[in-house]
Amino acid sequence: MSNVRVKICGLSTETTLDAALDAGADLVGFVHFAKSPRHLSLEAAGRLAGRARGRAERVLLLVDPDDDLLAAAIEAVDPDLIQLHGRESPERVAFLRRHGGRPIMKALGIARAEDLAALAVWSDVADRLLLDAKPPPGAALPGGNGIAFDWDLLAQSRLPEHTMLSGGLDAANVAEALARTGLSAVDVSSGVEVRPGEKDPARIAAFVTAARRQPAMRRRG
Ligand SMILES: O=C(O)c1ccccc1NCC(=O)[C@H](O)[C@H](O)COP(=O)(O)O
Repeated sequence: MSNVRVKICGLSTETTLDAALDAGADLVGFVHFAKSPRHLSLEAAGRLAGRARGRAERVLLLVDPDDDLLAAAIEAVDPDLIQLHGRESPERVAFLRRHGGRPIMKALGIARAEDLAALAVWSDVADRLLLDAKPPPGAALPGGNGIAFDWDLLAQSRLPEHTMLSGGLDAANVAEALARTGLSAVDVSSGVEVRPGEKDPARIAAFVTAARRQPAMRRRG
């Protein structure tokens, strides 16, 4: 049995949430960011999170939340984990973790080897790290753009435990991504969609199967 952990992000319907849960996803993600095609109101995210309770870790994705939004989001959604996908500083991440009382997964944009230099700082303030491609110039979204970064940047680096790989993954490339990075946790959004915001149950199942087809030996994650 493979030990690869899989997160399906940007779920927005009961049907696709159930597809992720039935496929055995370890984490399911709900996006609360108005500019996103995957945006859910806190009420809708709360309904889906309730449906997933006990079956997977429920992740609420926020972008640069203020204190009031964090409090309202935790109250309405009761997530197991908050994913911060904005420009939050390490100090802000530490503050939100302390005040929210929930574990934090901090998303970091990676484009060059230098971007990995600060990982130790981030791992001191966040419970988990998510490595993603930097958004292209002018992109409307800070994540969920379906773009991969150069996985070989990670091959020689020491990565904190609980580091998850994301950015441009799909059923066709996830095996190679896992092998080249040595990580054992992956996150996908665009790669299991038919169009932005519309997840496909068959692609979700295929992604989970492809990620788990890997041998169990992993470096970390
Ligand atoms: O999905 C969004 O619309 C989104 C909006 C704002 C911030 C982050 C967002 N998504 C993050 C993710 O879905 C993933 O964690 C990651 O970026 C991988 O996405 P993809 O390359 O589409 O698989």
